[in-house]
Formats: sequence, structure tokens, C-alpha cells
Amino acid sequence: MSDDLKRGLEGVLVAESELSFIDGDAGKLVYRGYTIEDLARDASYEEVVYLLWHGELPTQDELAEFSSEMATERELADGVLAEIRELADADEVPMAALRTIVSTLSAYDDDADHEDVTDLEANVRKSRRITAKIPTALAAFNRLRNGNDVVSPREDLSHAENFLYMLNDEEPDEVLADTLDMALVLHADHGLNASTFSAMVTASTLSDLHSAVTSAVGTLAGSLHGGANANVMKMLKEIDESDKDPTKWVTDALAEGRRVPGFGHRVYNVKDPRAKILGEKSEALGEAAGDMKWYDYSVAIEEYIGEEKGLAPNVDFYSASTYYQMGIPVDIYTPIFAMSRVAGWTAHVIEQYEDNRIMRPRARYVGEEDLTITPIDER
Ligand SMILES: CC(=O)SCCNC(=O)CCNC(=O)[C@H](O)C(C)(C)COP(=O)(O)OP(=O)(O)OC[C@H]1O[C@@H](n2cnc3c(N)ncnc32)[C@H](O)[C@@H]1OP(=O)(O)O
Ligand SMILES: O=C([O-])CC(=O)C(=O)O
Repeated sequence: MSDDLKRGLEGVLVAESELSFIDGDAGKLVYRGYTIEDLARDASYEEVVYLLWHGELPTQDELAEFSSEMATERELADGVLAEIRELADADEVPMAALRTIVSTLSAYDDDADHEDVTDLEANVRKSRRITAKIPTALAAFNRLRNGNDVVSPREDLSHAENFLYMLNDEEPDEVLADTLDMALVLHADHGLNASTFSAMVTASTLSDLHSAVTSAVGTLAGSLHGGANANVMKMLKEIDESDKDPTKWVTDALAEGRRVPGFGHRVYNVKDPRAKILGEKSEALGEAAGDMKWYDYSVAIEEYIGEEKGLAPNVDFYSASTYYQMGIPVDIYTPIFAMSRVAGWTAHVIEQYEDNRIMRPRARYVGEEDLTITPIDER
């Protein structure tokens, strides 16, 4: 047994997976053999979810059937809606609300008390229901906390279109729908990132899929992981409201020992390929609106941090200005990440069940030894 300490489990190999491959030096991301660039250009989110869960891209008939099965699962039970209303009334933060909602979904899932938590067919059905219902829950939560009525899902719209329709009570135009669909494709899986790993740890104890996804949502929320996308936008807005230019703002932040959200990565040593694609989307949205401010601030920061710190943008950097220009509220950027990543979480959990061993690393003990207890009345 090696006594090398691997802080943050850096580089530790704990599983074999057929789902996604990352080459951190080349800036390459692949889902089941297909590059992220090809998938972003040529595949819808529904096709990517099918690819992750079923191992290959669907035929036209398979896609039509799969999309329809997903769409029929969008409605929420009254009990779930009642809870969403309570969370909105309590002004819960969106990622905490989503964590609670995912957990509650199990109470209304016919497969949830299935005796064998590893049953593949039941897990695919549960994955489909959770993935289909998260957008409905998130849109309902956002509308209720703003004093608006809930908009019911429609089965004739795609996953991305239907979410924007429920969020805004208006069918999205093609640019908005395509941009969100592509963002969902880009976020769907990413190896053993922290939230996926936490889902796998939960599953490895032979706990159920809803528990694994609930763990993952809680893990994604942190500012070092999915929470960074909202922090990027807060930074861009802070820069805009200050009298500093972006490089001065970042210089001051670094001098104060602060981390710049949206930069750095455990695996990529170069620019994240997803950031490249999202940067192009952010630029295109700015051009269409005739306002390049958010894109220009972002590029200035990217150039400066690259020169000063040798750090490159990760996926969260350009998703921020992209979502902002789409009119999406800043505090639901991370829930939208979860809305996509649930496909990867569930796919990895299913892989974990197929070849399970409980995850159980160890810590080097550095505490006191051989102490004797002083009786309580003498302490
Ligand atoms: C979807 C995602 O989860 S993508 C990541 C989203 N998170 C962020 O954008 C938050 C900002 N980034 C970070 O905090 C980190 O880069 C992480 C968490 C992504 C990766 O962390 P690690 O692999 O553990 O790298 P680590 O924290 O050891 O950083 C290495 C060095 O780069 C520096 N560094 C890393 N990221 C940043 C940053 N964003 N701003 C400033 N300095 C940074 C660290 O201070 C450290 O410097 P040091 O060696 O002088 O102490
Ligand atoms: O892989 C990681 O560590 C973080 C990341 O980029 C992701 O989850 O998409």
C-alpha cells in the first residue's frame, strides 16, 4: 500500500469508463468516441443523452421514440410542485432548491423503491424521469419566486426549447433554442469531475440513483466547480459597475489572493475546448445585439490571466456571458449546468453499478496518540 499523499485525489485512477475521454494537454474532449466539436455542431442534447445512456448515437426512429419518451415525463406530481412553491416562498437559493427537488422526485417515482438499486432497466427509466423533470422544476421555481404562474411543459418542443418556453412563457427563437441546446451538449459529461465522482461514491455503497444525483447536485454547487459560472458573471458585472478596466480589476483581485472564477482546471493545461465553442457563441450573441461589452471584457481578462498566470479559461468562463446575453437569470446558471450534467451523472452511476466496489480511500492519521481520559469533573 503506497503512503504517497494525493491531495485532492490528483491523478488517482479509480475506475474504467467508456463515457468520456479528456486529453488535458491537447485540449480535447470526447464522448464515447465523438469529439465535442462534432457533437456541438451536429448533435442535439437528446442525441447526446441517448449516446451516453445507450452507447451509440440513435437512428432517426430511435431518436423520435426517445425524445417522445423524455417529453412525456416532463410533468411534475402535485406534491413536487407544492414543495417547489414552498422553496420559492422561503427564497431558497436555486441549487439548494434543486438538490431538495431531486431528492423529492424519488417519492413519486414508481421505480424508486425497486428492490435492486442496480437494476439497469429501472435505472434508465429513473434517469429519464429525473432528466426530463429537472427543467420543469427549475423553470417553475424561477417563475414562482418571481410571483409568476407556473408554465406547464409542452411535449411538442425539444428539451432546450421547452425549458426556455417554461422559463419565459414564450417560445424561444431559433438562436436562443440552438444556443441552449449546444450549451447542454457541451456540459453533459466530463470524466470524473467532482460532482460525478460524488454521485459514484454514493452509488458505490449501493445507495439508489436519486441519492447519487442528489449528492451530485450538492457537489456541483460549490464555487470551485459548477458554481463558478455565476461567479464569472458577478465579476463581469462588478467590473462594469466599477471605474476599473478588466485587467486592473483582475490585477487587484489576484493581489488580494482571490481566485479568478472561470480559470484553471485540474485536467486541462490549455484552453478548455468547451470554452472555445462558448466563446464563439458569446461573440455571436454580442454581434447580433450590437453590444460587444461582455465578450470584450471576457477576452481582455482571458488575455491578461494567460500572460500573468499562465491560466486558461474553463467551461464556466464563456458560458456566463453567453447565458447573460440570452437573458437567463445569473443564479440559475449552475442549475442549468446540472440540468445538462444529470445525463453524465446517471450514466456514470449506471457504469458504477455494473462493476461496483465501494469507494473507500484513507487518510494518514496525524492526530494525537496514547492520551488518557481526565475525568469530566477534573477538566
Ligand atoms: C466545471 C468546472 O468545475 S471547471 C472549474 C470551475 N472553477 C473555477 O473556475 C474556480 C477557479 N479555479 C480554481 O479554483 C482551480 O483552478 C480549480 C479548482 C478549477 C482546479 O484546482 P486545482 O487543480 O486543485 O489547482 P490548484 O488549486 O492547486 O491551483 C494551482 C495553482 O494555480 C492557481 N490558480 C488556479 N486557479 C486559479 C484561478 N482561477 N485564479 C487564480 N489562481 C489560480 C492556484 O492559486 C495555484 O497556485 P500556487 O501553486 O501558486 O498556489
Ligand atoms: O472536470 C472537472 O474537474 C470540472 C469540469 O470541467 C466539469 O465538470 O465539466
